[in-house]
Amino acid sequence: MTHLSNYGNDRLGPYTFVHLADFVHSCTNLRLQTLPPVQLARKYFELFPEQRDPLWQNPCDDKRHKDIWSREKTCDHLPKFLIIGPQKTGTTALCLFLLMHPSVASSLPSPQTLEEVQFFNGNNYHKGLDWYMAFFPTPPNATTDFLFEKSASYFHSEDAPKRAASLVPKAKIITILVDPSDRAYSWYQHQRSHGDPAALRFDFHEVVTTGQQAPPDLLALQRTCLVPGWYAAHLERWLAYFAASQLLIIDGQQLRSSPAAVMDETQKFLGVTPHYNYSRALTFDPQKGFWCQLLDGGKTKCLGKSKGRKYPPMDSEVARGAPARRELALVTSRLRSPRRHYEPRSSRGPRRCGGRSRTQPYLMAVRPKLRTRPRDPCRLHGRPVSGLLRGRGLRDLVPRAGDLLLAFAFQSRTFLSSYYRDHNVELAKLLHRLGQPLPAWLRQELQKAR
Ligand SMILES: Nc1ncnc2c1ncn2[C@@H]1O[C@H](COP(=O)(O)OS(=O)(=O)O)[C@@H](OP(=O)(O)O)[C@H]1O
Repeated sequence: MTHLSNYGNDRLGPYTFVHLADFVHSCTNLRLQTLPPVQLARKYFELFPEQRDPLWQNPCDDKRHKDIWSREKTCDHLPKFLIIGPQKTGTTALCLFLLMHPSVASSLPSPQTLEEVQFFNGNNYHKGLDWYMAFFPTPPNATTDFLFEKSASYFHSEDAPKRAASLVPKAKIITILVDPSDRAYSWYQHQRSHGDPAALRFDFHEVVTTGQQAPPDLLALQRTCLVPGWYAAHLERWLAYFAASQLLIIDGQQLRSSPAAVMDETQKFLGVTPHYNYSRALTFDPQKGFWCQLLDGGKTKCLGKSKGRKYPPMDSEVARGAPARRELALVTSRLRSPRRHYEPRSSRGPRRCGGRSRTQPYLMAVRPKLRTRPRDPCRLHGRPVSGLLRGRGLRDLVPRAGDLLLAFAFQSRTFLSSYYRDHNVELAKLLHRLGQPLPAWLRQELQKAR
């Protein structure tokens, strides 16, 4: 029993096995029993459950395997580097830019897998090596050409690092990091536009803050919004299998604002030649609002609508649904008794937020508008707050109750900053250990943590 592919389709193994069994049967008193293959496999895995998960190795790493392998097969159909994600950090833009390089090619598109092969992280892994290798073209020059594969959910997968290290131990690994709160929000918007019922039913704030008693689809969405953002923990898992020198961490904000500089760094890291001049090949497209490929004739090739989506910023999301209304009512009640919640720091200085911590994010967000104690905190823009909140839907109230809705929305970012605080501190330590600079968003988050 072996978990390696039967590389040479050799029949010697089964032949030897059958004759060994015959020998044992005829020369001893042992009673041998067998079963049909599937039942036999089940029995085997009952006895050795730890072997249930295969771990594919590179056939070319062992001369004995290579020697018996079919001549048509080649290890050139394996990636030299992987873009592992996480999702919504700019991985597709990085692919587009890399593919402009004459010596770089990616896995082939397939109706089976849509955008990504997703081999190392899920059930596709059980389809085996031949299945995976079939996604890669034959490179014109296997020594200098670079094949790669991008599957953005590898980043947070428990299995992917171990599996990837077993098959392509020398591969380089590229990851992109953006503020995990923005990543979570972008993922939420992605799910909404893909019609995920939970993302359509619940607003972002509800998704990220909901407790364990929530319906399973909401919890599942919450997980996919939040868990990939535990950057340090996921990176440590990759670093357990790949050397730090094999890992490139790209600042997603920089990729977005100065892609040519990032591409120069990436080329250097990969060791790909010739050097490609991205400063000339990329241009900012004001309509798209992102950098795109500059084509002959001055036209641009940008990513499709699903990358760089148009949606309201997290701060201005309109509160929806009953829980949102309840929370908004809470803000209103806090505003009605300002003395309990606004304490003057000095007679002239700005007022500090007081009250219970639950109210703090709201009040902090409202504060810029309420720097001096409002004459009548129950009124906004001359209208009673309570009246604004009753009657018409919250959506209609945006222009009038703007302060409150702003306060409400700020709360998601405040919540996420505090949710990711420890993860971000760990990430800063990790980057420090690797001798890498801290991205601007991480510096800001660390300052908030002080
Ligand atoms: N040049 C360029 N063009 C378009 N989009 C760009 C670019 N650079 C970075 N980004 C950001 O990439 C976000 C999508 O990330 P991914 O490609 O990793 O998403 S996915 O996981 O593959 O779905 C996408 O997120 P959204 O803005 O939420 O759509 C963009 O913010």
